[in-house]
Amino acid sequence: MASTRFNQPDQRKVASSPRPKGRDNAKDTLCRNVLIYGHCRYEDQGCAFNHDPNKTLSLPSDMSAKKTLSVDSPAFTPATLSAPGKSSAISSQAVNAAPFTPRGLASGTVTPIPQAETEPATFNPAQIKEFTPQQTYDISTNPPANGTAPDAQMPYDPFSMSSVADAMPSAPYNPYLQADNSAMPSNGAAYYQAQPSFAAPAQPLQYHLYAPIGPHREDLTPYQRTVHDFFIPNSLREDLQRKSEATRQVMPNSGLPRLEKEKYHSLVPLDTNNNKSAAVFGFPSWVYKAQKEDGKYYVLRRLEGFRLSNAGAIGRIKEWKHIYNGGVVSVINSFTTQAFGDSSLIFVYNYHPMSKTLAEHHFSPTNRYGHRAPANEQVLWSYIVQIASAIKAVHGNNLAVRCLEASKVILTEKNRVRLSGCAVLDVVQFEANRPIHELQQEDFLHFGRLMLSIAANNQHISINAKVSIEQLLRAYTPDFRSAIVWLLTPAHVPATKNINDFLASISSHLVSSYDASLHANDALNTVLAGELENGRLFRLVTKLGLINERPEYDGQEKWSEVGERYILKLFRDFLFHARDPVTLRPQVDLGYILTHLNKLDAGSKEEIRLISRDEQDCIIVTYQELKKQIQLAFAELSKPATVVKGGRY
Ligand SMILES: Nc1ncnc2c1ncn2[C@@H]1O[C@H](COP(=O)(O)OP(=O)(O)OP(=O)(O)O)[C@@H](O)[C@H]1O
Repeated sequence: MASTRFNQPDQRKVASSPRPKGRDNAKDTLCRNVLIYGHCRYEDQGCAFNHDPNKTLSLPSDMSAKKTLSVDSPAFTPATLSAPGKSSAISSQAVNAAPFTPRGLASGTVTPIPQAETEPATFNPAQIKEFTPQQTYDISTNPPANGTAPDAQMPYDPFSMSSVADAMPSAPYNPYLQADNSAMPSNGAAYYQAQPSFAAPAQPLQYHLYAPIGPHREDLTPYQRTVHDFFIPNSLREDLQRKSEATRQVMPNSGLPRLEKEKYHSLVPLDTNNNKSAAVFGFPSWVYKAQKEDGKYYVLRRLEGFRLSNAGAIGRIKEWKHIYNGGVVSVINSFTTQAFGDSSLIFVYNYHPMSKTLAEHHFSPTNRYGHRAPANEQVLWSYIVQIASAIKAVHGNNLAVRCLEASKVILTEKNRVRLSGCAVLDVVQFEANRPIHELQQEDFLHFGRLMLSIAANNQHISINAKVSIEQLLRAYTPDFRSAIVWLLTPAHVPATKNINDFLASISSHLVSSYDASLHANDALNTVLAGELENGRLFRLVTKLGLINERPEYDGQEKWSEVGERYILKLFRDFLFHARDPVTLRPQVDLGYILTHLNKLDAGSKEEIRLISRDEQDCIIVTYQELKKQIQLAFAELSKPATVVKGGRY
């Protein structure tokens, strides 16, 4: 079995010793390292200076040359502290020792140690550094004294944290310090100043990991983590897929026209019943999903048999276009058309796939006795908050909703309601020209009746003296009852009711509703973060798929199997064709595949062993090298075609 090792360069360089520059008497000059530290680490590595202090220094006889710096050492008694007139214990020869200039350092960057000319040197060991050749720093033997890293360019390997952790600066990277260098810790100042650009993070972000972002359930033990944790929850996925399917649904033989002038086509009816009542708008209405030529989907509400007598009526749409609220289905446009074989008025709205009206949701029988359980009060509060917010937006624009009916409020997601059918009555009843404040006061009444009908589980509820609201709502809290009573009680003219007063009175429910929506947002963000990782791995698998098993490329018969691409073929087998070592069954563990793909995407320096199918080749390679090969092979595939004789490559 042939074993190959990819990219195993030994990064370490052999430590070199300082060389005296142009000094013939180097051998007679005591090495400054010996003088300061008592020994020189480069003595056996070619340091040309003298390492025997007895040769040059008149040291006391009991002082060993190997003895390290101590307070008793006369060599290290600061001269400034010595009594005037007393001579230094260090010989003048030692003071004149040649200064060490590290090889390779630019002269401008080194502070030269001043040579003593006439006066005895003021010797301060703290000012003099031991000579250290560049790029030979050994972290194990030379721990950084001031918390600085020896080599700021040292690559960071997220998969070998233990070995690299030691090499990281003792002051950890703090992203909050990026903007403000003045906040840097003083002990690490030298290290940070040495960085070419502090704007760049000190270490690569670990993009390859599934970061557990978002709210977590603490009651799950580790073994309960499943493959599903990596993907979008089934219920949400199904919901989104159904919506996507509904959006793309077409009805080839529906017989519905194409609105050439307005550029709408592929109409699909959304009405679930054929009994068209004119109760709400005064005209039978139909709802269709349609696609515009811009590729987007809209809803067309058609009022059958409507004749526009006042051209200004459609102009009311303009004001509705300004309403931008989460509780209102946006009004896009309005026009008349003869395309349906009659004179129809069309309103265009945003399309919310798979919606249901509140009437469909709350008043269609569900159990086998034809009954439906009464609505939960929390759900009703959620509706109240959303509809009140929508009304505030509408009233704030000097408009009125006018059609707050259970069949004209749609549920677009769980407990998420929007007012549909806005603007219709403004156009249809344009000539009635009713005062806006009157219509707004009616909105409160319609709102109250809508909530009461859902709470009492009766779509056609009528309020009469015989049955009080208190009785109807006895299953609900006093808070809820008083909110409904407030909405249903007409204001005594000239006093008027105001949506802001209503919102103030339900403030505690606004807060709960807001909190619930924050939680929902957090949950969706968590899902989104997971999908981000999946998208990344999908791109990687796509590249592998494009390279592996490609029969021919660029005139090469087995392009995908020769050269460096051979290891990609072996990696594909390692990833997808692995077998359980005991049972020899195929390894179908998604966790295994995700782990290796993530390491590959991160370009980890961890090594893996790839074995060919015939077991004749065994290659030890890092994920980093594999990643490089994928990038190279993919770049080769993506290069522009070159035209050759008789064909095109
Ligand atoms: N903007 C919209 N996006 C998606 N679907 C919508 C939209 N507006 C209405 N719908 C859907 O269209 C269908 C028909 O709506 P419509 O308002 O006609 O209700 P309806 O129950 O048929 O009322 P009516 O009896 O008054 O016609 C409903 O299922 C509703 O959910």
